[in-house]
Amino acid sequence: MPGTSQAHSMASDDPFDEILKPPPNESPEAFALRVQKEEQARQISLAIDANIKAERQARKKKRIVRLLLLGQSESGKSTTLRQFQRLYTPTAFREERVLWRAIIQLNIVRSIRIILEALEHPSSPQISPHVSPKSHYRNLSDNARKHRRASNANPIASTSTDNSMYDEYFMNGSNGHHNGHISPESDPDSDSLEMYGQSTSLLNNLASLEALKMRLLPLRHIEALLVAKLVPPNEDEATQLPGQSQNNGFSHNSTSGNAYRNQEVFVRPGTTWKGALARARVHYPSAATSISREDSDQSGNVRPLSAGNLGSETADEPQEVLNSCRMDMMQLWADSGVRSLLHRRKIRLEEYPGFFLNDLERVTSLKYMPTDDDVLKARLKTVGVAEYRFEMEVSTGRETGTDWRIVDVGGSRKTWVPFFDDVDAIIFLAPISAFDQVLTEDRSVNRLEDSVLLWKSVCSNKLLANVDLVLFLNKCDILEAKLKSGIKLSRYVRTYGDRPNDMENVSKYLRGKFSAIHREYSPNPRKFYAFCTSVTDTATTAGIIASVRDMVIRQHLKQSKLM
Ligand SMILES: Nc1nc2c(ncn2[C@@H]2O[C@H](COP(=O)(O)OP(=O)(O)OP(=O)(O)O)[C@@H](O)[C@H]2O)c(=O)[nH]1
Ligand SMILES: [Mg+2]
Repeated sequence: MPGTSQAHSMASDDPFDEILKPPPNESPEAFALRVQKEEQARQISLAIDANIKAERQARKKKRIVRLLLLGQSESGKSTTLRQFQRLYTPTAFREERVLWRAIIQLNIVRSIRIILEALEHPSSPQISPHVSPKSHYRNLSDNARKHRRASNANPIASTSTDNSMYDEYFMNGSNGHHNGHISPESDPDSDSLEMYGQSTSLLNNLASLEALKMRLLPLRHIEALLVAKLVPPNEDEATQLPGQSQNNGFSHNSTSGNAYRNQEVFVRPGTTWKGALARARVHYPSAATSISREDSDQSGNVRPLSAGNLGSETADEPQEVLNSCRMDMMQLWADSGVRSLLHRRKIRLEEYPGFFLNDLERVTSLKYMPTDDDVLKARLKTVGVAEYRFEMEVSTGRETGTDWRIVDVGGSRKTWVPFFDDVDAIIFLAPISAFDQVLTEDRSVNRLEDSVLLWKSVCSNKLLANVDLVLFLNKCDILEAKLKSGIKLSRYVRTYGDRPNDMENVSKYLRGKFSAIHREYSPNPRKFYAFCTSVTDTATTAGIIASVRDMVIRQHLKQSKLM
C-alpha cells in the first residue's frame, strides 16, 4: 500500500519512525483521512512560519526614534524623562515609585541639614548657591571669566568660542561691561542668632534649640545609611565635596554649610546597578530598561530609572527615624526665627530641588508611598550618559509600537558629542527661573548666562544642523513665584530695562532672545519650537509632551524619507 511503502522507505534510525509509521493493515479510508490530517498539519506549520517571518520583518521595520535631552545640571532633564515614562510606560513608572522613597528620604535629610548648618554659621557670608554671590562675580577679571565661560558653556562646540554673545543679547552690549549681574545686596556680617530671636522662636531659647538638634542627630545616621545604599562602595566622587578639589574662592571647610550643600548624591549607570537591582527584587518590565553607552561593553545592563537598590526592605529604618523625628523637623521648619534667618540669608529652600518640608506629615508617615508628583519632585543628580529605551505601552494611534530611545545626560558636557549622531530631536531645557542664581559647580557663572551660551553652542553645532530643536523654558512656576516676590529680572539682565516684572512680559522677552539666537546661529534655517514649562507639573506637561511626540515622529518620518 502507498502509505506502508512510504513509511518503510524512510530512514530507519529515526526513533519516531516506529511509533509514527502507519498501521500495516491501514484501510484506504484510514489512509485518505491520515493524508488529509497530515496536510492540515503542514498548512498550520506553514502559517506559523509565515507569521514568525512577518513579525520579524515588522520588528525590523519598527520605528526607532531617538530623543536627546540637553541642558545644564538641575535644568529638569531627568524629570522630563520621568514624565515620558509616566505617560507612556505607566506600569513601569508605578512599579518604580517605591524606589524613590529612599531618594525622598535623602532629600528631606538634606533640607534639614541645610537649615541646621545655616544655624551653625549664622554670620558666615551668604552662601546659597541659588543666589549670585555678592561680590565675587564682579571681582573676577574678564580673562578669568572668559576662561570659565569657555570651559563651562561651550565644551560641545569647537566653533563656539565667542563668549560675547550673552552680552550681545542680554546686556547693554555697547560698553562691554559685565555688570548685568547685580547681586542682591545683603549685609550678612551683621547676622547673629539673637537678632532672629522672636519671643516664640526656638532661636530665642538656645537650650531648647540644642536639645532639638540632639534629637535630630539620628538623621545623620540614616543619611549615611542611604548614601551607602545608593552609591557604589568604590565611588569616591559622590561623597567628595567640590570645594575640596578646586579652590575657587568659595570653598569652606567640610563642616560649613556651603560644602554640604554642594555635595549631591548621584547615580552613575554601571554594573553595580545590576547587583543592586537583584537585591531589590523588584520586577522591571523591558520597557523600563536602560543601557549605558559609557559601559557599552557591559551589555544587558538593566536597571530601573536611576533609583538604586532600594525599596525591598520590609522594615525601613530611615522611614522609622524620619517618623520619629517628624515633630522636631516640623517645628524647625515652622519656626518664625528660623524662617527669618533663612530669608535673610537668601536660602529659599522652597525653590531648591527635592523640597519636601511642606509635606513632612505625609512623607514621614510609616506607610508613606511616593505619589507621581513626589517622584517628579525628587532630586537625584545624573552623572554620565544613559540611554533609556522603551516601547510605548499605551496605544497612541499611529505611534503604537514605536521604540523610543531617550538619552539623558548628566553634568559632564564632554560626554555629549557622541550622542549627536543619529538623533531625531533634541529637547533643550533652560531653567529660566535661575536668572539670579549661579552654577553649583562654578559659582562665578550665572545660570541663565550658562544656559544661553549652551543654547548657542547647540544651535550652531554642525552635527545637529538637521535636527529639530525643542526649547523648554523650564521652571516657570519658580520664575513666577520669584517675580511675584519682587525679585527683578532687570537687576540681572540689564537689557530688560523697565519692562513690567511679570510672567507674561518676562517669558515673552526671554523666549524672544532664545529665538533670536536660534535664528542667527542655526547652520540651516529650521523651525523654532519653544514651550514655557514646569516639567514637575503633570497636567500641563502631558499636553506639551504629546506635541513634542508628534513633532519627533514627524521629523523621524521626514528623515526616513517616508514623508
Ligand atoms: N518647581 C519645579 N521644579 C523642577 C522643574 N523641573 C525640574 N524641577 C526639579 O528640579 C530638580 C532637578 O531636576 P532634574 O530633572 O534632576 O535635573 P537634571 O537636568 O536631570 O540635572 P542633572 O542630572 O544634574 O544634569 C528636581 O528636583 C526636579 O524635581 C520645574 O519646572 N519646576
Ligand atoms: Mg538628571
